Amino acid sequence: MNKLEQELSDRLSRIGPPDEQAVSRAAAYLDTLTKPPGSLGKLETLACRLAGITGELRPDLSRRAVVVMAGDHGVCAEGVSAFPQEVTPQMVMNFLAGGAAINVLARQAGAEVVCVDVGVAAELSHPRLVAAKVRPGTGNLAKEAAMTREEALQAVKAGIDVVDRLYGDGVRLFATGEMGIGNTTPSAAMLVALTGIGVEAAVGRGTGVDDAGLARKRDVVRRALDLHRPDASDPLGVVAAVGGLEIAGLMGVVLGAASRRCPVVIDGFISTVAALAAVRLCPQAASCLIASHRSQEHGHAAALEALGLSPMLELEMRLGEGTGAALAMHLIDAACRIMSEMATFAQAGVSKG
Ligand SMILES: O=C(O)c1ccc[n+]([C@@H]2O[C@H](COP(=O)([O-])O)[C@@H](O)[C@H]2O)c1
Ligand SMILES: Cc1cc2nc[nH]c2cc1C
Repeated sequence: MNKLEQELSDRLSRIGPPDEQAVSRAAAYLDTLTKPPGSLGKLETLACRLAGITGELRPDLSRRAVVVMAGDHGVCAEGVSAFPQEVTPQMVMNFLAGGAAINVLARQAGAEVVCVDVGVAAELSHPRLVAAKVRPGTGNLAKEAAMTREEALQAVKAGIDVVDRLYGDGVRLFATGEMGIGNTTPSAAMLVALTGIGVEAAVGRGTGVDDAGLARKRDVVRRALDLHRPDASDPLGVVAAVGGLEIAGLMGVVLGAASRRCPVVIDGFISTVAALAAVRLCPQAASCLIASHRSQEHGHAAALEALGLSPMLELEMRLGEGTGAALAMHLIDAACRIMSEMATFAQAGVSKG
Protein backbone atom coordinates (compact mmCIF):
# COMPACT_ATOMS: atom_id res chain seq x y z
CA MET A 1 0.00 0.00 0.00
CA ASN A 2 1.46 3.40 -0.91
CA LYS A 3 1.23 6.55 1.24
CA LEU A 4 -2.04 7.88 -0.23
CA GLU A 5 -3.73 4.47 -0.02
CA GLN A 6 -2.61 4.16 3.59
CA GLU A 7 -3.92 7.64 4.38
CA LEU A 8 -7.27 6.85 2.80
CA SER A 9 -7.54 3.53 4.57
CA ASP A 10 -6.80 5.25 7.93
CA ARG A 11 -9.52 7.79 7.18
CA LEU A 12 -12.06 5.10 6.26
CA SER A 13 -11.37 3.27 9.49
CA ARG A 14 -12.54 6.39 11.37
CA ILE A 15 -16.00 6.32 9.78
CA GLY A 16 -18.46 4.80 12.19
CA PRO A 17 -22.12 3.82 12.28
CA PRO A 18 -24.87 6.28 13.22
CA ASP A 19 -25.49 6.95 16.91
CA GLU A 20 -28.61 4.78 17.36
CA GLN A 21 -29.16 6.04 20.89
CA ALA A 22 -29.37 9.62 19.63
CA VAL A 23 -31.79 8.47 16.91
CA SER A 24 -34.06 6.87 19.54
CA ARG A 25 -33.87 9.95 21.76
CA ALA A 26 -34.79 12.21 18.82
CA ALA A 27 -37.71 9.96 17.86
CA ALA A 28 -39.00 9.86 21.44
CA TYR A 29 -38.67 13.65 21.78
CA LEU A 30 -40.54 14.23 18.49
CA ASP A 31 -43.44 12.22 19.94
CA THR A 32 -43.67 14.63 22.91
CA LEU A 33 -44.21 17.62 20.58
CA THR A 34 -47.66 19.09 19.91
CA LYS A 35 -48.59 17.12 16.80
CA PRO A 36 -49.92 13.66 16.03
CA PRO A 37 -46.98 11.22 16.04
CA GLY A 38 -45.17 11.16 12.70
CA SER A 39 -47.28 13.97 11.23
CA LEU A 40 -44.25 16.00 10.16
CA GLY A 41 -43.31 13.09 7.92
CA LYS A 42 -39.91 13.36 6.25
CA LEU A 43 -38.98 16.33 8.48
CA GLU A 44 -39.13 13.93 11.43
CA THR A 45 -37.05 11.35 9.60
CA LEU A 46 -34.57 14.12 8.83
CA ALA A 47 -34.38 15.27 12.46
CA CYS A 48 -33.69 11.67 13.53
CA ARG A 49 -31.05 11.19 10.82
CA LEU A 50 -29.28 14.41 11.84
CA ALA A 51 -29.24 13.17 15.44
CA GLY A 52 -27.78 9.84 14.32
CA ILE A 53 -25.07 11.50 12.25
CA THR A 54 -24.00 14.13 14.78
CA GLY A 55 -24.88 12.37 18.04
CA GLU A 56 -26.83 15.47 19.09
CA LEU A 57 -30.57 16.20 19.19
CA ARG A 58 -30.03 19.86 18.39
CA PRO A 59 -26.81 20.08 16.38
CA ASP A 60 -25.54 23.54 15.51
CA LEU A 61 -25.39 23.39 11.70
CA SER A 62 -25.22 27.14 11.19
CA ARG A 63 -21.77 27.05 9.56
CA ARG A 64 -22.21 25.35 6.21
CA ALA A 65 -20.46 25.07 2.88
CA VAL A 66 -21.26 23.91 -0.64
CA VAL A 67 -18.08 22.39 -2.03
CA VAL A 68 -18.10 22.77 -5.82
CA MET A 69 -15.55 20.46 -7.41
CA ALA A 70 -14.58 21.40 -10.96
CA GLY A 71 -12.92 19.27 -13.61
CA ASP A 72 -12.81 18.69 -17.34
CA HIS A 73 -13.36 15.59 -19.43
CA GLY A 74 -11.38 14.24 -22.37
CA VAL A 75 -14.53 12.42 -23.47
CA CYS A 76 -15.91 15.77 -24.68
CA ALA A 77 -13.96 15.00 -27.88
CA GLU A 78 -16.70 12.42 -28.64
CA GLY A 79 -19.39 15.11 -28.86
CA VAL A 80 -21.24 14.11 -25.67
CA SER A 81 -22.26 17.56 -24.36
CA ALA A 82 -24.46 20.33 -25.67
CA PHE A 83 -21.84 22.86 -24.51
CA PRO A 84 -18.15 23.42 -25.26
CA GLN A 85 -15.50 22.48 -22.73
CA GLU A 86 -14.39 26.08 -22.12
CA VAL A 87 -17.65 26.61 -20.21
CA THR A 88 -16.07 24.76 -17.26
CA PRO A 89 -13.40 27.43 -16.49
CA GLN A 90 -15.82 30.19 -17.45
CA MET A 91 -18.36 28.94 -14.93
CA VAL A 92 -15.64 28.54 -12.28
CA MET A 93 -14.90 32.26 -12.67
CA ASN A 94 -18.64 32.94 -12.44
CA PHE A 95 -18.79 30.98 -9.14
CA LEU A 96 -15.86 32.99 -7.82
CA ALA A 97 -17.52 36.25 -8.85
CA GLY A 98 -20.72 35.20 -7.06
CA GLY A 99 -23.00 35.28 -10.08
CA ALA A 100 -23.99 31.65 -10.64
CA ALA A 101 -27.22 29.99 -9.50
CA ILE A 102 -25.34 28.21 -6.72
CA ASN A 103 -24.06 31.53 -5.37
CA VAL A 104 -27.61 32.87 -5.18
CA LEU A 105 -29.09 29.76 -3.56
CA ALA A 106 -26.15 29.27 -1.18
CA ARG A 107 -26.39 32.89 -0.02
CA GLN A 108 -30.10 32.37 0.61
CA ALA A 109 -29.31 29.23 2.65
CA GLY A 110 -26.49 30.91 4.59
CA ALA A 111 -23.81 28.67 3.05
CA GLU A 112 -20.44 29.60 1.64
CA VAL A 113 -19.48 28.33 -1.81
CA VAL A 114 -16.04 26.78 -1.91
CA CYS A 115 -14.85 26.18 -5.45
CA VAL A 116 -12.08 23.64 -5.99
CA ASP A 117 -10.11 23.20 -9.22
CA VAL A 118 -9.34 19.51 -9.11
CA GLY A 119 -8.89 19.13 -12.86
CA VAL A 120 -9.96 22.02 -15.06
CA ALA A 121 -8.23 22.05 -18.45
CA ALA A 122 -7.25 25.71 -18.21
CA GLU A 123 -4.96 27.71 -15.99
CA LEU A 124 -7.02 29.38 -13.33
CA SER A 125 -6.02 31.70 -10.59
CA HIS A 126 -8.17 33.54 -8.10
CA PRO A 127 -7.66 34.31 -4.41
CA ARG A 128 -10.78 32.34 -3.44
CA LEU A 129 -10.18 29.34 -5.72
CA VAL A 130 -8.88 26.23 -4.00
CA ALA A 131 -6.09 25.15 -6.34
CA ALA A 132 -5.86 21.35 -6.21
CA LYS A 133 -5.44 20.46 -9.87
CA VAL A 134 -4.42 16.82 -10.25
CA ARG A 135 -4.20 17.05 -14.04
CA PRO A 136 -5.75 19.36 -16.65
CA GLY A 137 -8.78 17.22 -17.52
CA THR A 138 -9.21 13.47 -17.81
CA GLY A 139 -8.21 11.23 -20.68
CA ASN A 140 -10.94 10.31 -23.19
CA LEU A 141 -12.47 7.29 -21.45
CA ALA A 142 -13.70 5.89 -24.77
CA LYS A 143 -10.06 5.33 -25.72
CA GLU A 144 -7.94 5.37 -22.55
CA ALA A 145 -8.30 5.44 -18.78
CA ALA A 146 -9.77 8.72 -17.50
CA MET A 147 -6.87 8.90 -15.03
CA THR A 148 -4.46 6.67 -13.14
CA ARG A 149 -5.37 5.14 -9.80
CA GLU A 150 -2.84 7.42 -8.13
CA GLU A 151 -4.49 10.47 -9.69
CA ALA A 152 -7.89 9.25 -8.48
CA LEU A 153 -6.44 8.93 -4.98
CA GLN A 154 -5.02 12.46 -5.21
CA ALA A 155 -8.42 13.84 -6.23
CA VAL A 156 -10.14 11.97 -3.37
CA LYS A 157 -7.55 13.42 -1.01
CA ALA A 158 -8.24 16.93 -2.36
CA GLY A 159 -11.89 16.51 -1.30
CA ILE A 160 -10.95 15.20 2.15
CA ASP A 161 -8.46 18.06 2.62
CA VAL A 162 -11.05 20.73 1.79
CA VAL A 163 -13.49 19.22 4.28
CA ASP A 164 -10.76 19.05 6.94
CA ARG A 165 -9.91 22.72 6.46
CA LEU A 166 -13.56 23.82 6.51
CA TYR A 167 -14.25 21.64 9.55
CA GLY A 168 -11.35 23.40 11.27
CA ASP A 169 -13.04 26.72 10.45
CA GLY A 170 -16.24 25.54 12.16
CA VAL A 171 -18.25 24.24 9.20
CA ARG A 172 -20.58 21.42 10.29
CA LEU A 173 -22.88 20.94 7.32
CA PHE A 174 -21.55 20.15 3.86
CA ALA A 175 -23.12 19.97 0.43
CA THR A 176 -21.73 18.54 -2.80
CA GLY A 177 -21.63 20.56 -6.01
CA GLU A 178 -19.76 20.10 -9.28
CA MET A 179 -18.96 21.73 -12.56
CA GLY A 180 -17.59 19.80 -15.50
CA ILE A 181 -18.78 19.92 -19.07
CA GLY A 182 -19.21 16.31 -20.20
CA ASN A 183 -19.50 14.84 -16.70
CA THR A 184 -22.87 13.13 -17.10
CA THR A 185 -21.13 10.63 -19.44
CA PRO A 186 -18.51 9.38 -16.92
CA SER A 187 -21.16 9.49 -14.19
CA ALA A 188 -23.41 7.21 -16.25
CA ALA A 189 -20.50 4.89 -17.01
CA MET A 190 -19.68 4.68 -13.30
CA LEU A 191 -23.32 4.01 -12.44
CA VAL A 192 -23.46 1.11 -14.90
CA ALA A 193 -20.12 -0.23 -13.65
CA LEU A 194 -21.13 0.00 -9.98
CA THR A 195 -24.72 -1.27 -10.22
CA GLY A 196 -24.94 -3.34 -13.38
CA ILE A 197 -28.01 -1.41 -14.62
CA GLY A 198 -28.43 -1.06 -18.37
CA VAL A 199 -26.70 1.70 -20.33
CA GLU A 200 -30.08 3.02 -21.53
CA ALA A 201 -31.23 3.48 -17.95
CA ALA A 202 -28.08 5.31 -16.89
CA VAL A 203 -27.42 7.71 -19.77
CA GLY A 204 -29.47 10.88 -20.13
CA ARG A 205 -29.37 14.20 -21.95
CA GLY A 206 -27.16 16.12 -19.50
CA THR A 207 -27.05 19.77 -20.53
CA GLY A 208 -29.54 18.94 -23.29
CA VAL A 209 -28.07 16.87 -26.12
CA ASP A 210 -30.41 15.93 -28.97
CA ASP A 211 -31.33 12.37 -29.96
CA ALA A 212 -28.13 11.92 -31.97
CA GLY A 213 -26.09 13.19 -29.00
CA LEU A 214 -27.87 10.78 -26.69
CA ALA A 215 -27.10 7.88 -29.02
CA ARG A 216 -23.43 8.96 -29.11
CA LYS A 217 -23.31 9.08 -25.30
CA ARG A 218 -24.73 5.59 -25.03
CA ASP A 219 -22.28 4.29 -27.60
CA VAL A 220 -19.37 5.98 -25.76
CA VAL A 221 -20.41 4.44 -22.43
CA ARG A 222 -20.70 0.98 -24.01
CA ARG A 223 -17.30 1.31 -25.66
CA ALA A 224 -15.68 2.56 -22.46
CA LEU A 225 -17.09 -0.30 -20.40
CA ASP A 226 -16.02 -2.83 -23.04
CA LEU A 227 -12.52 -1.37 -23.11
CA HIS A 228 -11.89 -1.03 -19.36
CA ARG A 229 -14.17 -3.71 -17.88
CA PRO A 230 -14.15 -1.93 -14.50
CA ASP A 231 -14.61 -4.10 -11.42
CA ALA A 232 -17.62 -3.04 -9.31
CA SER A 233 -15.86 -4.19 -6.15
CA ASP A 234 -13.05 -1.68 -6.76
CA PRO A 235 -14.67 1.82 -6.71
CA LEU A 236 -11.31 3.59 -7.02
CA GLY A 237 -10.55 1.53 -10.10
CA VAL A 238 -14.00 2.45 -11.47
CA VAL A 239 -13.53 6.20 -11.01
CA ALA A 240 -9.98 6.01 -12.40
CA ALA A 241 -11.04 4.11 -15.53
CA VAL A 242 -14.34 5.77 -16.46
CA GLY A 243 -14.90 8.60 -13.95
CA GLY A 244 -13.81 12.16 -13.48
CA LEU A 245 -11.51 14.20 -11.29
CA GLU A 246 -14.36 16.23 -9.75
CA ILE A 247 -16.28 12.99 -9.18
CA ALA A 248 -13.31 11.53 -7.27
CA GLY A 249 -13.03 14.86 -5.43
CA LEU A 250 -16.66 14.57 -4.35
CA MET A 251 -16.02 11.02 -3.12
CA GLY A 252 -13.44 12.69 -0.86
CA VAL A 253 -15.96 15.30 0.31
CA VAL A 254 -18.40 12.56 1.31
CA LEU A 255 -15.74 10.49 3.07
CA GLY A 256 -14.26 13.54 4.79
CA ALA A 257 -17.66 14.68 6.07
CA ALA A 258 -18.53 11.16 7.23
CA SER A 259 -15.23 10.87 9.11
CA ARG A 260 -16.13 14.11 10.94
CA ARG A 261 -19.69 12.97 11.69
CA CYS A 262 -21.06 15.83 9.60
CA PRO A 263 -24.12 15.55 7.38
CA VAL A 264 -23.42 15.96 3.68
CA VAL A 265 -26.26 17.01 1.41
CA ILE A 266 -26.08 15.32 -1.97
CA ASP A 267 -27.07 17.26 -5.05
CA GLY A 268 -27.92 15.82 -8.47
CA PHE A 269 -26.86 12.95 -10.73
CA ILE A 270 -23.09 13.44 -10.69
CA SER A 271 -22.97 14.05 -6.94
CA THR A 272 -25.11 10.99 -6.27
CA VAL A 273 -22.88 8.75 -8.37
CA ALA A 274 -19.87 10.10 -6.47
CA ALA A 275 -21.66 9.37 -3.18
CA LEU A 276 -22.45 5.85 -4.40
CA ALA A 277 -18.79 5.23 -5.21
CA ALA A 278 -17.79 6.59 -1.78
CA VAL A 279 -20.28 4.28 -0.08
CA ARG A 280 -18.99 1.30 -2.06
CA LEU A 281 -15.54 2.20 -0.71
CA CYS A 282 -16.88 2.58 2.82
CA PRO A 283 -20.46 1.38 3.45
CA GLN A 284 -20.61 3.17 6.84
CA ALA A 285 -20.38 6.51 5.03
CA ALA A 286 -23.99 6.02 3.85
CA SER A 287 -25.35 7.14 7.19
CA CYS A 288 -24.13 10.74 6.72
CA LEU A 289 -25.82 11.25 3.35
CA ILE A 290 -28.88 13.46 2.98
CA ALA A 291 -30.46 13.31 -0.49
CA SER A 292 -31.73 16.72 -1.58
CA HIS A 293 -33.66 16.54 -4.83
CA ARG A 294 -34.37 14.27 -7.73
CA SER A 295 -32.79 15.75 -10.82
CA GLN A 296 -34.35 15.49 -14.27
CA GLU A 297 -31.27 13.61 -15.41
CA HIS A 298 -32.45 10.20 -16.58
CA GLY A 299 -30.20 8.04 -14.38
CA HIS A 300 -30.56 9.96 -11.15
CA ALA A 301 -33.48 7.93 -9.77
CA ALA A 302 -31.48 4.72 -10.26
CA ALA A 303 -28.43 6.21 -8.53
CA LEU A 304 -30.57 7.29 -5.55
CA GLU A 305 -32.19 3.87 -5.44
CA ALA A 306 -28.79 2.16 -5.39
CA LEU A 307 -28.02 4.21 -2.28
CA GLY A 308 -31.46 3.56 -0.76
CA LEU A 309 -32.03 7.31 -0.52
CA SER A 310 -35.28 9.17 -0.88
CA PRO A 311 -34.87 12.81 -1.98
CA MET A 312 -36.86 15.58 -0.34
CA LEU A 313 -37.47 17.76 -3.38
CA GLU A 314 -38.67 17.23 -6.94
CA LEU A 315 -38.22 20.54 -8.71
CA GLU A 316 -37.45 19.44 -12.27
CA MET A 317 -33.94 20.85 -11.87
CA ARG A 318 -30.87 19.50 -13.72
CA LEU A 319 -28.20 22.10 -13.16
CA GLY A 320 -25.76 20.55 -10.71
CA GLU A 321 -23.38 23.00 -8.96
CA GLY A 322 -25.00 22.03 -5.63
CA THR A 323 -28.21 23.95 -6.33
CA GLY A 324 -30.65 21.26 -5.17
CA ALA A 325 -28.51 20.63 -2.10
CA ALA A 326 -28.53 24.34 -1.17
CA LEU A 327 -32.33 24.37 -1.36
CA ALA A 328 -32.54 21.29 0.87
CA MET A 329 -30.58 23.15 3.56
CA HIS A 330 -33.78 25.11 4.26
CA LEU A 331 -35.50 21.83 5.12
CA ILE A 332 -32.57 20.85 7.33
CA ASP A 333 -33.06 24.18 9.12
CA ALA A 334 -36.78 23.40 9.43
CA ALA A 335 -36.05 20.01 11.01
CA CYS A 336 -33.56 21.59 13.45
CA ARG A 337 -36.01 24.32 14.42
CA ILE A 338 -38.77 21.79 15.07
CA MET A 339 -36.43 20.09 17.54
CA SER A 340 -35.51 23.32 19.32
CA GLU A 341 -38.55 25.60 19.11
CA MET A 342 -41.71 23.51 19.17
CA ALA A 343 -43.72 23.17 22.39
CA THR A 344 -44.31 19.79 23.98
CA PHE A 345 -47.82 18.59 24.95
CA ALA A 346 -46.93 19.25 28.61
CA GLN A 347 -45.58 22.77 27.98
CA ALA A 348 -48.58 23.85 25.89
CA GLY A 349 -51.20 22.08 28.00
CA VAL A 350 -52.47 20.15 24.98
CA SER A 351 -54.07 16.73 25.58
CA LYS A 352 -52.31 13.70 24.10
CA GLY A 353 -54.32 11.23 22.04
O1 LIG B 1 -26.95 17.60 -11.26
C1 LIG B 1 -27.48 17.06 -12.25
O2 LIG B 1 -28.32 16.17 -12.13
C2 LIG B 1 -27.04 17.50 -13.63
C3 LIG B 1 -27.70 17.00 -14.74
C4 LIG B 1 -27.29 17.44 -15.98
C5 LIG B 1 -26.22 18.32 -16.13
N1 LIG B 1 -25.58 18.78 -15.02
C6 LIG B 1 -24.45 19.74 -15.18
O3 LIG B 1 -24.13 19.91 -16.53
C7 LIG B 1 -22.82 19.51 -16.83
C8 LIG B 1 -22.79 18.13 -17.37
O4 LIG B 1 -23.66 17.96 -18.47
P1 LIG B 1 -23.06 17.39 -19.84
O5 LIG B 1 -24.23 17.43 -20.81
O6 LIG B 1 -22.00 18.37 -20.24
O7 LIG B 1 -22.58 16.03 -19.54
C9 LIG B 1 -22.07 19.56 -15.50
O8 LIG B 1 -21.44 20.81 -15.35
C10 LIG B 1 -23.16 19.34 -14.46
O9 LIG B 1 -22.94 20.17 -13.35
C11 LIG B 1 -25.97 18.40 -13.80
C1 LIG C 1 -23.95 27.40 -18.40
C2 LIG C 1 -23.77 26.11 -17.59
C3 LIG C 1 -23.78 26.18 -16.19
C4 LIG C 1 -23.61 24.99 -15.46
N1 LIG C 1 -23.56 24.72 -14.18
C5 LIG C 1 -23.35 23.42 -13.98
N2 LIG C 1 -23.28 22.86 -15.16
C6 LIG C 1 -23.42 23.78 -16.11
C7 LIG C 1 -23.41 23.70 -17.50
C8 LIG C 1 -23.60 24.86 -18.24
C9 LIG C 1 -23.60 24.78 -19.73
